[in-house]
Amino acid sequence: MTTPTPGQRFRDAVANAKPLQIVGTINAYMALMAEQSGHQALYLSGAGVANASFGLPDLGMTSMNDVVTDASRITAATDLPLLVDIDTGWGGAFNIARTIREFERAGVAAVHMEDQVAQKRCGHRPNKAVVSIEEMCDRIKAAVDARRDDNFVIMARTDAVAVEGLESGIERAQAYLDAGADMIFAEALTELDHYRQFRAQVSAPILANMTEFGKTELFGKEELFEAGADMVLYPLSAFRAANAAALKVYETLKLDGHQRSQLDNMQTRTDLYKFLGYHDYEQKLDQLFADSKA
Ligand SMILES: C[C@](O)(C(=O)O)[C@H](CC(=O)O)C(=O)O
Ligand SMILES: [Mg+2]
Repeated sequence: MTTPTPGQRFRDAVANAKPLQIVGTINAYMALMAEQSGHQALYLSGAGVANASFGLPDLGMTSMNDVVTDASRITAATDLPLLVDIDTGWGGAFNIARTIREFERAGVAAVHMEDQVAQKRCGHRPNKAVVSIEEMCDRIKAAVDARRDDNFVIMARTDAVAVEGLESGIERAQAYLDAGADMIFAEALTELDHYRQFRAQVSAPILANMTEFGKTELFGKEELFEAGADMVLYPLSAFRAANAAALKVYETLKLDGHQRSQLDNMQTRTDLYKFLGYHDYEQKLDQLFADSKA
């Protein structure tokens, strides 16, 4: 039996979980924690790479190489299928083809590419602009044509609902599927019923983005599944929580001159090591060099 490719594993996870929760992991260590908490699929956020790795806003300032580097660190640390945010694909047809090959080579399972203009914005901010349906379909064709594994997932994200309305978003989703996309990311919907309408008119798996402090209410996974979402994304939830905890530590150190009040909010050394399998590594080292010590 051949081992399933990352893309196949992502497709299987979507088919088996009802719905599949896809959790954001800003780095390899977070991926280990998510995996060992029982999650079945991981996400690398474009905003996350910009914010966490570069201290930049999510405004299309990071490059393909920046994101593929962070993605490959995660795929090296875990076997879970990884969905990666490739923004607008970083250029024209040949750039997009290169993007797909690089992410496939990095062991990524799925990518989502959006229909915003190259000067993109966060999906939940005002003043977004989208390219024409035709231009987005060309992006998708270039991506699909470039993949080596037919199971590598090309997910089309439409930002059009916030710009042109629900009907346009659904029409675009249909066109993107006709152009070869495998799944649809319906961005920044404001009503649960909008997922129902996507579901009724779009015959492919649909992703709902439960990013916090955005345009979409934080619906539960059951109600989203009932409304027709096959995947639920939590792109930056753990990152936001970790940031708030870290800020508290910096402020406390400055104010109190010690961190004792913050210990309860910290992961212990024991827990840190647990997710790393630290002791297994240590034992291996002891075994390897037992002879030289004797
Ligand atoms: C999903 C997203 O594209 C991301 O980069 O994580 C963002 C999330 C966010 O900014 O909250 C988006 O929805 O545009
Ligand atoms: Mg993004």
